[in-house]
Amino acid sequence: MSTDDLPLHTHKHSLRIPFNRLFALIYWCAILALLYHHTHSLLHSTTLTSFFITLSLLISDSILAFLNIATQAFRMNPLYRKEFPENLKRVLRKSDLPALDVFICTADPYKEPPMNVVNTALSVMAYDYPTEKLSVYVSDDGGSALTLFAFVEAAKFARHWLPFCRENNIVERCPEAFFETDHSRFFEAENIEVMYQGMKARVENVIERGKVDVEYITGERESQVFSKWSDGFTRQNHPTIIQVLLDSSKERDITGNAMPNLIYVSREKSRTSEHNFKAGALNVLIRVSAAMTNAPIVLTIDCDMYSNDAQTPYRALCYLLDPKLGSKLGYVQFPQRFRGINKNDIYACELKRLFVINAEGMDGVLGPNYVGTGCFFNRRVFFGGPSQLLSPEIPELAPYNVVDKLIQSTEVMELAHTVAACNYEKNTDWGWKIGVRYGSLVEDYFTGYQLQCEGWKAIFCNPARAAFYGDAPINLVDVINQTKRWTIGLLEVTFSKYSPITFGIRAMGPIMGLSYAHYSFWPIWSIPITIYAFLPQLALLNGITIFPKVSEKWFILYVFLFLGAYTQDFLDFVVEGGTFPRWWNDQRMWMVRSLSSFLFGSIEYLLKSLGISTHGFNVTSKVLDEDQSKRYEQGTMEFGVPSPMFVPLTMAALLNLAAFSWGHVGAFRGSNDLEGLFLQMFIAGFGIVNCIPIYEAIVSRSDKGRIPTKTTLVSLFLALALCVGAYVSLRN
Ligand SMILES: O=c1ccn([C@@H]2O[C@H](COP(=O)(O)OP(=O)(O)O[C@H]3O[C@H](CO)[C@@H](O)[C@H](O)[C@H]3O)[C@@H](O)[C@H]2O)c(=O)[nH]1
Ligand SMILES: [Mn+2]
Repeated sequence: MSTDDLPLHTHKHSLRIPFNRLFALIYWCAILALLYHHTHSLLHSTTLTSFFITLSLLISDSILAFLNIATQAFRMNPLYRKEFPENLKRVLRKSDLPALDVFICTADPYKEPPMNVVNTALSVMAYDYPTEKLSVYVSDDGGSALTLFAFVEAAKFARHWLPFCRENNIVERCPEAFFETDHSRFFEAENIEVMYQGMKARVENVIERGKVDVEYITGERESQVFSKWSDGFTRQNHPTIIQVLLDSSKERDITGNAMPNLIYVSREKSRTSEHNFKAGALNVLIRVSAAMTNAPIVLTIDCDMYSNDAQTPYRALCYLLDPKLGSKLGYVQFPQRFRGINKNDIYACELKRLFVINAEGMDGVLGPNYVGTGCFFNRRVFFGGPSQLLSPEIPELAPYNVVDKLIQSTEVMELAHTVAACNYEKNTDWGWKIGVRYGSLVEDYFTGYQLQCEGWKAIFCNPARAAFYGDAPINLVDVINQTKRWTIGLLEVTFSKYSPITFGIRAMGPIMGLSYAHYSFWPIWSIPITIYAFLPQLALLNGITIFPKVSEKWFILYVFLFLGAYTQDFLDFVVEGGTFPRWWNDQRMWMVRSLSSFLFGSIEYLLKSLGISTHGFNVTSKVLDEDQSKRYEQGTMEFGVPSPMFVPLTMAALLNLAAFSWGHVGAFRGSNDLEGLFLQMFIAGFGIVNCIPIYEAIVSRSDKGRIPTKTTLVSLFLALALCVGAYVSLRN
C-alpha cells in the first residue's frame, strides 16, 4: 500500500491570513502617521520640557512599532496540522520503526523532587513503542545520590508498571496522574498502587534524611553504586557516574517482555571548568547515548513534564519518517502545556502566544522554535546543516554510527565515561557548531534558531490530547525570576553576532528573522511600558497635556492604534480557545514582566557583559508550599518575599492612583483641561485597573503573600521623589 492512499498528515492554512495581512498594512500606515506626528512635534517643540516629553514618546512608540512588526510576522501565514498515526502503523512494520533515545534533565533534588523526575521517566518508558527500541537517559546535574536512589526504585517499579499499562491499555501512563484518576475498574490497580506508594514513601524518606541509608540498599551491586558518593563528593565537584539501571538486552518485566534501557548519567563536574548548564548536560547525553545506543531519533524532555499520550512517538514519526518532507526536517516540536494552572491563569504562565499561537505562525514558514522540552529531533541535526555533515572528533559519536556492542560492555562504558568528562569538549566544536549551542541562558531558543539558520526545517505538532503536561511556577517571584533568566538569555542572542535582526534575516528571510527577533527583543518592552507607566501620570499631576485633545484628529489615531492592537491580541487568544479573564491576566502580566523581569534582566545582562556579575541558570522551584498553593487556587497574587523587582511595580501602582485622583480633583475644581488630559486620565485609569491586585496586596491582606511593608515604603518614597523631580523639571 502506498502512502498516498494513507496520508501520514495534512495541514490547512488559517482563514484569517488575508485579513491579517490587510490589517497589518492598515495598522502600519497608522503607525507611520503617529511617528510622523511625533517627529513633527519634536521639531516644533518650543520648550525643553516639551522636547524631552516628545522625544520620550517618539522613542517608546518607535520601539512599540518595531515590536509590532515583529509580532505581525507570526500572523502572515499560520498553519494548522493534523497527523494520522494509525496510518503510520499500517504502512510500517514494527521492526522498521527507528530506535528512540529520550533525554530527561534534572538539576536539583530539592527544587525538582525526584519523585516528579521518576514520573517523567516512567511516563515515557511506558510509551506504546517497541521497548527494545526505547532508551531513557536521565541527566542529573545535581549529582545526587537521592535522585539515583529514586531511579533504582523506579527501575524495579517499572517492571510492574509497564506491563500493567500495556495490558490494560491505560491512557494515563504517568503513575502519579493515573492514581489521581478513578482506577477502580482495573483489577490489579490496587496492587500497583500499593507498590507505587511504597516506592514514594521510601524515596521521600530518603530525601528527608538527606542520604541513602544502608537499610534501603539491597545487594552488593547497589552498595557499590552508592559508595561513589564518598567524602569530598559535591554537586560542583565529582567524577562521572553512569549507571545502567535497566539493560534492554537482559532485563524483562514481570510478564517476560523486554524492558527499555534506563540509564542514569551524572556528568563529571569540577569547579574549574565551564558546565554550560542544561546545554552542557544535553551535549553529554547526546554523546553518552551515541556511545550506547545512538538512536536516530532523540526526544528531549524536562523533568517537570510528563508524557500524557502513549502514541506521541508515532505522531512525531508521521513527519520525521515522511520521505516527502525531505531530509531537511530537523525536529518536531510539541507545545508546552501545563497542568495545575488556576482558573484564570493569574500569572499568565500558560504562555499560549509563545507555545501555540506564534508556533503556528512560524510553522507556516520554516517551522517553530525549539522550546527545550517535548521535542523530537532527527539526531543528524546536531552535526551541521542538512547539506554539510560535520564529523565529530571521534567516529563513534557520528549520527549514523551503528552500535554493535552491548551497552554494559567495557568498551562502551569506557567510551561513555570519556565523553562525559568535564574537559572532553575542550578544543572541539561541541556547543559551537555541534550539539546544543552555548552562549545563551535560553539554550533552547538559541539552538533551534541556529539549526534553522543552518537550513533545518521544523514542524509544530499540536494534537488535541496534550502530548506532554508540565508544571508552571505558581508564585509571582518564581514567575518573574524565570522571565528574568529568559531576558538575560535572549539579550545574549540579541547582542551577539547571531542577532536575528541581522544574521537571522539574512539566513532565513524577513519573516523568520523577525519572528526570532520578536523573542530576542522581548526585554525592550520594558522601555515603552516604563515610559507609559510613569510619564503621562507625572505630566497629569502637573496639569501638563502630552497627548492630542479629544477633538483633534490625532486623537482618533490613538484610539485606533490602541483598540486595534488590543482587539487583535484578544482575537488571537480566543481563537485558540482562551477566555476573556485569561487574556486579561495575560496582558496584565505582560506589563508586570516588563516592569520587573525585563527591566532587572536587562540590568543584569549589562552587568554580566561588563564582567561585573555572573548570572547562572537559576532552576525554577517545582516544590509546592501548601499555603501558597491555596492562595494560588483562589487566584490571589503572591508577593510574599521582599524582592527589589516589586518596587517599580508598586511605584507604578501608587503613581497611577495618585495621578488619576489628582486629575479628578483638578476636573472638579475646573482647573484642568479635561479634553486635553483625557488620554492621560485614561492611561492612568487603565493602569489602576491592572494594578488592583497590587493595591489589595498593600492594603487589604494579612496573609503571608501580601507586599512586605518595607517594599511599600521604599516604593512610596521613590514615587514621591519622582514626583518632586517631575515638579521641578516640568514646571520650569
Ligand atoms: O544546570 C542546569 C540547569 C537546568 N537544567 C534543567 O533544565 C530544565 C529546565 O529548567 P527549569 O528550571 O524548569 O526552567 P524553565 O524556565 O521552566 O524552562 C524553560 O526555559 C529553559 C531555558 O531557560 C529551557 O531549557 C526549558 O526547556 C524551558 O521549559 C530542567 O529540567 C532542569 O533540570 C539542567 O539540566 N542543568
Ligand atoms: Mn520548567
